[in-house]
Amino acid sequence: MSPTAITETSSEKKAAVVGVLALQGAFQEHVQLLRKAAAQITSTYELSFTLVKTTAQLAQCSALVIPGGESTTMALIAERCALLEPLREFVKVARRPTWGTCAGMILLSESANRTKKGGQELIGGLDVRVNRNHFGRQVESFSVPLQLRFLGEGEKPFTGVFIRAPVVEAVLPRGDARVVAVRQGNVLGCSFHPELTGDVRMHKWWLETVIEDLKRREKLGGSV
Ligand SMILES: NC(=O)CC[C@H](N)C(=O)O
Repeated sequence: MSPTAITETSSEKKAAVVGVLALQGAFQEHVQLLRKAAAQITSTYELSFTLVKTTAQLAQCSALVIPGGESTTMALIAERCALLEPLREFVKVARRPTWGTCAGMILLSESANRTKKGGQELIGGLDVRVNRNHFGRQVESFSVPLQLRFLGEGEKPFTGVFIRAPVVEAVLPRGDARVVAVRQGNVLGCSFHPELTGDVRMHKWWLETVIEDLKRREKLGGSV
C-alpha cells in the first residue's frame, strides 16, 4: 500500500484522515461521533473523517473504523470490491490503528465460529476466536453499564449496547475467555455499539491513540 501523505495546513497543523468502512451497517453514526470527539481534542493534527468504499479511499487513511452491521455481508461486499486484501494489508502489514465494533470486531478476529459452511472471510489482526450472535437474536438486544477502565479510573459507566453481539470466547492460543472489548497492538475490537449511545468518550479515547500513532510514525520518519 502506498504511504499516506500528510499535508501542512495554514495553521501549521498536519492533516490526517480517519476512515470509516462504509460497505454496510452503522457507519454514519461513527462519523458523527468521531467528529464530535475530534472537536474535544487539542492536538497538532487536523483530523478529517471520510467514508471508505474503495481501495483508493482506504489508501488516504491513517486509521480506520469498521462498524457494526452484518459481518458476512460486509465480507462479501469487500471481496467483490477487491477490498479484502487491501484491508488485510492496512491492518496486518501497515499496522494502522483499526477499531471494529460488533460485526467490525468479528471481521478483525482471526477466527469466528457459527459461520456458514465454507467459512466466512475475515480480515484478522486480533488473535482471538469470536462466537457470533453470542448474546442472542435482535429481539434479545439489551444495554448494560460497563466499567471500561481504559477510559480512566472513577469514570461513570459506559452504556454497552449489545445487538446480536459477538463475544471473544478464546484468546489464541491460550484458550477460554468471555471478553467484550479487546486490544492487540494497533487493533481494537468491541462487542457493543458505542456509536449508538451518543457518549463520546470511547471515540475520544480511540482518536487519542490514533494521534499517538501518528506522532510515533512521524518520529520514526515514516509515512503518517
Ligand atoms: N450488531 C452487529 O454488528 C451484529 C453482528 C452480527 N451478529 C454478525 O454476525 O455480523
